[in-house]
Amino acid sequence: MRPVVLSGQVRIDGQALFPPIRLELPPGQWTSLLGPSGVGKSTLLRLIAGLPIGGSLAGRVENRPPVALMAQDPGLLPWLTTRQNAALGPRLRGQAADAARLDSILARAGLADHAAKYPAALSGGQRQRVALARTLMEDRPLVLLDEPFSALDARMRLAMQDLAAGLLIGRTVLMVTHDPAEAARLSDRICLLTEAGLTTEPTPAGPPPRAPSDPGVLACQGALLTRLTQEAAA
Ligand SMILES: Nc1ncnc2c1ncn2[C@@H]1O[C@H](COP(=O)(O)OP(=O)(O)OP(=O)(O)O)[C@@H](O)[C@H]1O
Repeated sequence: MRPVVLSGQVRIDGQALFPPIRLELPPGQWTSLLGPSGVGKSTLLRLIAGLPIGGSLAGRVENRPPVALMAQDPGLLPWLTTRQNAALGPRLRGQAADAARLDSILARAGLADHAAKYPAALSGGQRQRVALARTLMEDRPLVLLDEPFSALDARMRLAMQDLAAGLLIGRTVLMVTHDPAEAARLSDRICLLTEAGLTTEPTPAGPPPRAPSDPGVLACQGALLTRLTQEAAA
């Protein structure tokens, strides 16, 4: 498998968001993308997913396989239950969902007791977990996650990170996050996007998911925070 590559420059209202970049997603690896709010991270995700953006890309996306995208907004259909929303992909394709896989993912996402509820009866964190379950049900080679754990409490966040890491082994993953600890725990590769361009940052040793208290994870988290605050001050 060849890496998915996005190269070029994004313009919105005629203004470049950042200098020309080359974002390469090594196959089967988890890449995390950090950077200040509004720099263009979600826009890159949409471009890689092949979706329209508010501006234009002077460049191209190469080697895009079938993709599953979990956007920032859970985007649940209000007239479907948790179980039906999680199985939306197969439903839209006119296929039967793998019931055993669906039950297992819902249980591991802590949603078994909420399977028959509609989105209006769920908390924000529960809705985010339904969106995660729907993405994990898709079983695609390329998985794009936009702040997938942002609405979760600390314990649930770790559990959902472990669930995603386990189910996405062997997939090519790009996760946008504002949480350096999350990036340090989960990533094979960490990229930082700023108005100055794209850089690759050091990653802790050992395979993800790493323990949150792992000294390498803590050091990486600290280094990323320093980089992010330096960039903010620049
Ligand atoms: N549909 C659109 N039309 C016009 N401008 C847009 C559109 N979508 C995004 N933008 C602008 O493009 C820039 C990048 O937005 P984007 O959502 O990619 O940033 P981000 O890095 O993901 O931010 P955050 O971390 O806050 O989610 C922002 O200035 C935003 O206002």
